[in-house]
Amino acid sequence: MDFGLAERIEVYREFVNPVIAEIKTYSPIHGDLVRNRNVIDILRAYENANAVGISYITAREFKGDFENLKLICKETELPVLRKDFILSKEEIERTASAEASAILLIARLLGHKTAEFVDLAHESDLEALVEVHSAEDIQIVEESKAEIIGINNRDIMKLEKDDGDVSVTERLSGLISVKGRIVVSASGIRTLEDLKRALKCADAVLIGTALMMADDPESKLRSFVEG
Ligand SMILES: O=C(O)c1ccccc1NCC(=O)[C@H](O)[C@H](O)COP(=O)(O)O
Repeated sequence: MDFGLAERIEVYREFVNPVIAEIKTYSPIHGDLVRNRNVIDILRAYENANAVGISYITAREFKGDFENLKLICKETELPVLRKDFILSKEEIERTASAEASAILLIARLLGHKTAEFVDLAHESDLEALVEVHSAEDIQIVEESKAEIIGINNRDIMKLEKDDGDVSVTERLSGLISVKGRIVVSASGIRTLEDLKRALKCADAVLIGTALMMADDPESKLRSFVEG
């Protein structure tokens, strides 16, 4: 792989709508999202539709499987983001050993340790996507060297029992004062209209459920990327 996630987003956004496509096993609201499909077939659909990167959730609350993360990383040239509730240096190293490109770090969970965890990720050659959901989180991420700021439109502590609304991205993106960070709007993006609203104030979007629930994930993703 030549480029990392941040760099690919920078390049893609000149030409198409940059979408990080998530291979999501389970939704606390919708249940099983894989429906007996092969995750590599889903990966190929996302590659064919020009995803800017791939996201995979390993967290057990979302029925993730670390072996699938390893398989996805082995099978694709696209940058892969691991999403989980990371609380230790060991989990950062484990993510790097799976050959992921980027790791999710959650400002609200890590608090004042966020900057240290970003540095640990960089020492393991991982890009850090630090997730924010409030003005306090933005202060925390701005004190770190995270190259990517992920605005979660849902409150992750509610484990997707809330709907998620792009208005969160609209509100929080205006509070980011440091320059040179890539901003990703994540969660609750269901329609092209949601995506277009998000991309007015973010550089990329991350979509899971809407793609996984589609009968044809490749054409669904293409409709977002080219819309
Ligand atoms: O975002 C988090 O903090 C998180 C951490 C660990 C597991 C899952 C987490 N969030 C859920 C997601 O990542 C969503 O699946 C993703 O943003 C896509 O959202 P949607 O398009 O609404 O499925």
